[in-house]
Amino acid sequence: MKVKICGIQNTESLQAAVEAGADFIGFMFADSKRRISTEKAKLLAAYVPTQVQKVGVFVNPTLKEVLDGIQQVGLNFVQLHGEESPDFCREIPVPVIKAFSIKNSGDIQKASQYDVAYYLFDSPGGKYRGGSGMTFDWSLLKDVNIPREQVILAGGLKPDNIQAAISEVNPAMVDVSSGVEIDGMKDLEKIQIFIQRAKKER
Ligand SMILES: O=C(O)c1ccccc1N[C@@H]1O[C@H](COP(=O)(O)O)[C@@H](O)[C@H]1O
Repeated sequence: MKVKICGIQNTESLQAAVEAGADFIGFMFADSKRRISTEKAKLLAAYVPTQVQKVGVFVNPTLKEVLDGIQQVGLNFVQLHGEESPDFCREIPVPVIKAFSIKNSGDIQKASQYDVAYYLFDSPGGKYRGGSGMTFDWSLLKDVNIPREQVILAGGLKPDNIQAAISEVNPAMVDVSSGVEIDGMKDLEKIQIFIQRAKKER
């Protein structure tokens, strides 16, 4: 099971994620309480070992913003949480993770219009376009027509529900932000427990 820890803002949480075995780490460039500047992401990126993939998370960015992130931070993946089109995704020169907000089964069908590296299924956003800490009805994913090797489950995952989530959905990767935080700050112990439980499951 691959694990992505998203919304990394400092070296302590980055180190905790890497040491606990995170496969992907995410930097928020979109409007979010976890947003960091390109300069800050560049500084943090210097501490990321090569086997850990650096993901830049955006919402309806311009192509220039994405290309700047790739060039300056050395992003390995770009994660898109807005209404980015299939054509826009094809223009991005690194593998794309396209996020889909799942309210009903129709939302899942939208994924088949895209040809991307990973399909991330998330809850409908709250104030922002993700990172709400809310789960959605995982049973909606039972009819998903995407190879499981390309499925990422996100939205409200936490140490207490990660094992149930994996056994119901069987994704290739799980992605978490809020569920490993206390009072809006990444909690090093929660990161460790989350990764340990996710990796034990499969
Ligand atoms: O984390 C954010 O603040 C955020 C803001 C805008 C778009 C995406 C965001 N994060 C992504 O949202 C999901 C779920 O997060 P959570 O675990 O429910 O907090 C995840 O993919 C984050 O990468």
